[in-house]
Amino acid sequence: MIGLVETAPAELVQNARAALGKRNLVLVGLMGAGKSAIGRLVAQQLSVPFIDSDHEIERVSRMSISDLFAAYGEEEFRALESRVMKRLLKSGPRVVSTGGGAFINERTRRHIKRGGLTIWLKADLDVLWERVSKRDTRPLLKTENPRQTLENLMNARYPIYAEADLTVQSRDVRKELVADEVLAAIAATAGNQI
Ligand SMILES: Nc1ncnc2c1ncn2[C@@H]1O[C@H](COP(=O)(O)OP(=O)(O)O)[C@@H](O)[C@H]1O
Ligand SMILES: O=C(O)C1=C[C@@H](OP(=O)(O)O)[C@@H](O)[C@H](O)C1
Ligand SMILES: [Mg+2]
Repeated sequence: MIGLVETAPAELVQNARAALGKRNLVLVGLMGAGKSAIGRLVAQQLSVPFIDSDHEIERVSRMSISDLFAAYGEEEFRALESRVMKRLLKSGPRVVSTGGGAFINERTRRHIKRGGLTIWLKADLDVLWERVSKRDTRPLLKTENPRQTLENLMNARYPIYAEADLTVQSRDVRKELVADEVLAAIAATAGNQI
């Protein structure tokens, strides 16, 4: 089956698509949780546009996230992220994967909560560390002890990610399985207020 995109059961996709309606789906969570990877898969399954806010920030600024942090600092990055997020969430349905700090910033969190159904991809430290340690594209982890930094971020941020409408556990299983669980979580909102 190598090279083929695995498709979720048609009924699951239909139910999730109907439950989403015109809303955006916004993925939040810590670095390495799989927001970018799972968001892309979910958008493919739902046949709605996929946008990764970090990619959009890189496109409009013509700079990498690392270069933006280095040149302007985190505060400026957060201001840009907030503006981009507000614009991206103006119309739906879309799947929007955010950068890990977006939902933590109060102003950006307001845009996100207004702009769509939020889902927290939650993962434990070992899973996150295994994934993020393979790449050096994340400026916040350029510290003396990046694993400890990640753990500190977990402690500070998890209570805020918990404000998301839905939570799905991201773990060491096939991405398609986690994507199906996201679809099931969306489908389960049918008829709810969220
Ligand atoms: N089951 C899985 N779910 C999500 N990501 C996974 C999984 N297995 C491996 N990965 C990989 O983990 C890495 C980090 O994921 P990414 O989507 O960039 O996370 P985030 O956007 O939340 O920082 C990617 O290279 C992704 O392909
Ligand atoms: O957690 C954070 O504050 C950040 C997460 C990154 O995105 P990912 O969560 O997609 O890695 C990126 O936006 C930037 O490096 C800051
Ligand atoms: Mg990402």
